[in-house]
Amino acid sequence: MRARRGGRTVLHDVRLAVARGEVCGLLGPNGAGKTTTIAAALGLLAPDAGRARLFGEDPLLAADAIRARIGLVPERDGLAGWMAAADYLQYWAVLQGRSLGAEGAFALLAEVGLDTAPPGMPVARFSQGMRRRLAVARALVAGPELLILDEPTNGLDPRGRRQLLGLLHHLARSRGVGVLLCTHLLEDVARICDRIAVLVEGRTVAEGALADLLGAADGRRYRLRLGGPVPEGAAAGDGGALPVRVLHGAGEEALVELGAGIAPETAWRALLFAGWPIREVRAAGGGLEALYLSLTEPGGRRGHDAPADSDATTNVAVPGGAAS
Ligand SMILES: Nc1ncnc2c1ncn2[C@@H]1O[C@H](COP(=O)(O)OP(=O)(O)OP(=O)(O)O)[C@@H](O)[C@H]1O
Repeated sequence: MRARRGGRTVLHDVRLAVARGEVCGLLGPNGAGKTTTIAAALGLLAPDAGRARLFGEDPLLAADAIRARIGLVPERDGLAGWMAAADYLQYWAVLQGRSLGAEGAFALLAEVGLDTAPPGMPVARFSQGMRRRLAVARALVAGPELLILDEPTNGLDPRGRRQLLGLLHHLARSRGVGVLLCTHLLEDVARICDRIAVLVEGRTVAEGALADLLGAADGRRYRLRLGGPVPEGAAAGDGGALPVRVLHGAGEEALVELGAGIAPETAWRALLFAGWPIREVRAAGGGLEALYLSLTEPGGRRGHDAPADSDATTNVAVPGGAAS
């Protein structure tokens, strides 16, 4: 979909799919359009072109029905600090036009690991980790099919983060709920996401199974430096008839992944034949951080950034006479 905010287009081409039972990470630099994407998915913003589909419906036309099937965990939790957790969940259920009962509230608290907290303790005395779990429990009150979480592990210590991520993964698998995790924390993504979508300046530059996108683990991902722009039609994710999948192409650099069973030399010859002005081929290092940096910094210039742990690259010879 495409959408405008403040008089300018902020979502140009966003593609994102979350299936039941899977955890999908929505990644991208500040201002990339993650929050706007979610607003459009919830029917809070009308796209100018294309459309969002949730559960097969248009959120603009069926906003109430769709929101009833979604549990949202915003970055700022807005919990009622003066209430005990079980009372708060029941109160929240009433606001949603539902009835939860004390038993239902305790069952939810147990599901998110808050059943050991003293029953009458006001939420204001909860730790950050406990608050986040309660916010997840609140999102579960309506029995959602999709959970959307905005930076849920911000401010948590390593153990709290680990526990919350474990909970989200468990909810996806045990309840079959789809989980959309908006985050900047690649470690979190690597730990629990099945799929990722990376947004850059309002465009999805990569979307797919994490394992596929990290194909470099078996030496299949390469960074190409070109003597001109990436040829037309070689859009991200669509290599067409080429022997590679173009993960990212911008300016004079492209990140490609070899097709199954294709030898690198064969791929480079085919690309040269297709008019790609290849100057240099480098084996891209593995790891999510390397992938993220490649996708979000098109020119590959990192200024004075610290090097990514797994971003080692190796020069590879371009086949006979190609690197002119
Ligand atoms: N209400 C608004 N009016 C004008 N511009 C807006 C509005 N909301 C968002 N934008 C702009 O839209 C772009 C995308 O913003 P958005 O908040 O969706 O990004 P984000 O990826 O969620 O960023 P962050 O990671 O910093 O939260 C930004 O350039 C932002 O300045």
